[in-house]
Amino acid sequence: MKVVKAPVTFDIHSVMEGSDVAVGTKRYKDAKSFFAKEGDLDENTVMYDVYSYTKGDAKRGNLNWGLTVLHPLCVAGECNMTRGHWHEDRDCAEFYFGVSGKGLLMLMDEEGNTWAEEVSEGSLHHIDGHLAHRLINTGDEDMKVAACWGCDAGHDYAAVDAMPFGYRVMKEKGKLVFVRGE
Ligand SMILES: O=P(O)(O)OC[C@H]1O[C@](O)(CO)[C@@H](O)[C@@H]1O
Repeated sequence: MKVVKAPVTFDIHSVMEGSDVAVGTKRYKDAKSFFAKEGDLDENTVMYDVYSYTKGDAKRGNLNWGLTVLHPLCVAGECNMTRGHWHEDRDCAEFYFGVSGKGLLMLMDEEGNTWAEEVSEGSLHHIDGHLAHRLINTGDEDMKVAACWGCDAGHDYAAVDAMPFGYRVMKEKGKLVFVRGE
């Protein structure tokens, strides 16, 4: 039997590596529109990186594996977060797995009801396809979250623009404050 090395590695103390791994970087200039207020970060500050690994076409049955690394930053007091989205195909669910750091997985149903699950090392989260989802780093170190989702799920950002998440997560004097509304 032939035994070969795995094409991709994921050292939980580092990131995913391998020739098939793609990386997308979100900088402050591309992220500021989804925070409540403008902050004083340099436009090129890296807010988060998304590593992803997939095989085959974006068709039903194929899977993506991803790793999001959200840096411990605040924008005018608001904790750093991903843009957040529904899946274009609401029948596609997703798993998140807390790797390190701590934060929240904010979830919103199609009526706008918003709540959150605590994310920390070892936490496993099933995200129903009918829920919008956003990661928020509430800690003082990088928050790393692995994810697995269908290649054909797609990202629906327009629906979140039309109906934003019901809360914002702020840090005031080191304490978390949940602010209702946009
Ligand atoms: O595009 P957004 O909403 O910033 O989200 C990035 C997120 O998308 C995913 O790639 C897939 O849902 C996650 O791994 C990651 O946290």
